Amino acid sequence: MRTAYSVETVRAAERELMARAPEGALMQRAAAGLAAACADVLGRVYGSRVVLLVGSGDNGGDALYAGARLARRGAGVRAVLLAPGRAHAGGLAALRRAGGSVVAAGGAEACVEQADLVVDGIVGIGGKGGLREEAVPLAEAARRGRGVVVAVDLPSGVDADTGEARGAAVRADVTVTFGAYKPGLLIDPAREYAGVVRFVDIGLETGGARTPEVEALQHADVARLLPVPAAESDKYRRGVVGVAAGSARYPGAAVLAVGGALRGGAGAVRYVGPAGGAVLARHPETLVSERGPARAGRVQAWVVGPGAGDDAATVGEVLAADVPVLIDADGLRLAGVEAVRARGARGVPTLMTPHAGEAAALLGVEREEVESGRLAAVRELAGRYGAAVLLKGSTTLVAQAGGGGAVRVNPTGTPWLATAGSGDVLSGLGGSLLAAGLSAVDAGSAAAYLHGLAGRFAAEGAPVSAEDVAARIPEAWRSVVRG
Ligand SMILES: NC(=O)C1=CN([C@@H]2O[C@H](COP(=O)(O)OP(=O)(O)OC[C@H]3O[C@@H](n4cnc5c(N)ncnc54)[C@H](OP(=O)(O)O)[C@@H]3O)[C@@H](O)[C@H]2O)[C@@H](O)CC1
Ligand SMILES: [K+]
Repeated sequence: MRTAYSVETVRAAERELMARAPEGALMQRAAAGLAAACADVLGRVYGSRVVLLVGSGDNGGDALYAGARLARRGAGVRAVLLAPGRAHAGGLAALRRAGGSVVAAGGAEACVEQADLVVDGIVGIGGKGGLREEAVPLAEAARRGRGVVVAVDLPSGVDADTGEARGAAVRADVTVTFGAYKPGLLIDPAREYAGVVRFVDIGLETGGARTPEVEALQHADVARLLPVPAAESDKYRRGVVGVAAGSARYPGAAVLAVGGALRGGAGAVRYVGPAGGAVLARHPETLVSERGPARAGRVQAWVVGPGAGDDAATVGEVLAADVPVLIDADGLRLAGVEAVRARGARGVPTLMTPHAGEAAALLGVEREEVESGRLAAVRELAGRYGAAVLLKGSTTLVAQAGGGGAVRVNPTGTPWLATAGSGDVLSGLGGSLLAAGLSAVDAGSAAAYLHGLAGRFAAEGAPVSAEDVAARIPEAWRSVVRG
């Protein structure tokens, strides 16, 4: 599990460690790790041109000490001080002793553009808001320039805690982060600014009683969650997932949701709805029922909503059932807050799976607001509905019912997954995992992980269809289980 902690938690852990460690030790550990990462990126340090963008805080201090280390190895290092009177004094002295120099911020763009390496030490976890005016031309020069951009701790201008990037921010190729991941390094839009994230251990203790703000499952975590059929399992013991989806107008949504469900580990898939013919033609193993959800026969979980149009009665019937339910697409619009909350009060899990537009409609805000503040939006929805919520996107988030605790972020997504019907496949897959007995958060995050991986396998740099993604789920599953 990869965990990310809020700035407040990182600061608390930092204070604890500082009380025990020798003065300045943490910054030296950070600078050593940063310099090593920069050397890796450069390949050859001797003779390289390095420019440091240095702000007023310790983030700039890290950059200056790392710059001193590179200068001692023969790099030509120049520091651009954005707040000349307030740059880290010890770091600046170390850089000068090592032969580095200082250039004025005004007119430093050309120097930034020509550097082999630009180190962004403008601001770190002490930052508020986007880049300030004086830093913007330098960030732009770094982006235009020929060199690699390495951000110190996080790209300057993004919000460490929320993943928001409301103003201008540095676009890094690599971010070297210290002590703990910050949520902004894992959640879009900020994550996109971070590039490849490298972690440097400085001895910070974040485990124990400290709750991560965000956590990302890795292969081994997902492998532990996936159901394994026992020798005596029959199809009913492995769980039956019901899919109430599709309409005369949108039969395809039903076909795709059933396709996802068939590959999610449930023993059987029961389909109810007007698209039975289309479902059977594509997936003859489906148990198709002519009756509504309440009379279709036993299931261990329901998926409701993909392509459902305005069929509120079916959604109502499914929500009344005392088994886990995954609500997607049209179902989200048709499921009343009270009906969903009542399920929570009865102790039955519900997982809602909106994309940003659907989440915005449910929250009564603009889509952009959800997209720019994804963490807050997913927590808010999970709080309002008392249900687990999976917010789809390039960094899919899963919040537990109520919205508290650590939010899961999915690390396997690919932009190619933003294709018609891909969400229907995900809903079927998630429902199948619910039927197999996973909790709502585990089913949602394992489904997102497998779906993202399947999308990557299917895409390999080219566009994919939702069917392609569904077809590669078994390969994703094998890859996870085999590690
Ligand atoms: N955690 C750890 O264990 C360790 C942490 N370490 C390092 O320390 C970093 C945190 O250092 P920090 O606390 O000095 O804050 P930091 O981010 O440098 O900026 C502070 C100053 O910037 C300013 N400012 C604010 N917003 C701004 C903006 N948008 N654009 C421009 N400037 C802005 C604001 O000053 P103001 O001008 O508002 O008075 C504020 O005082 C951390 O990220 C890591 O790199 C490591 O050394 C090892 C151990
Ligand atoms: K930075």
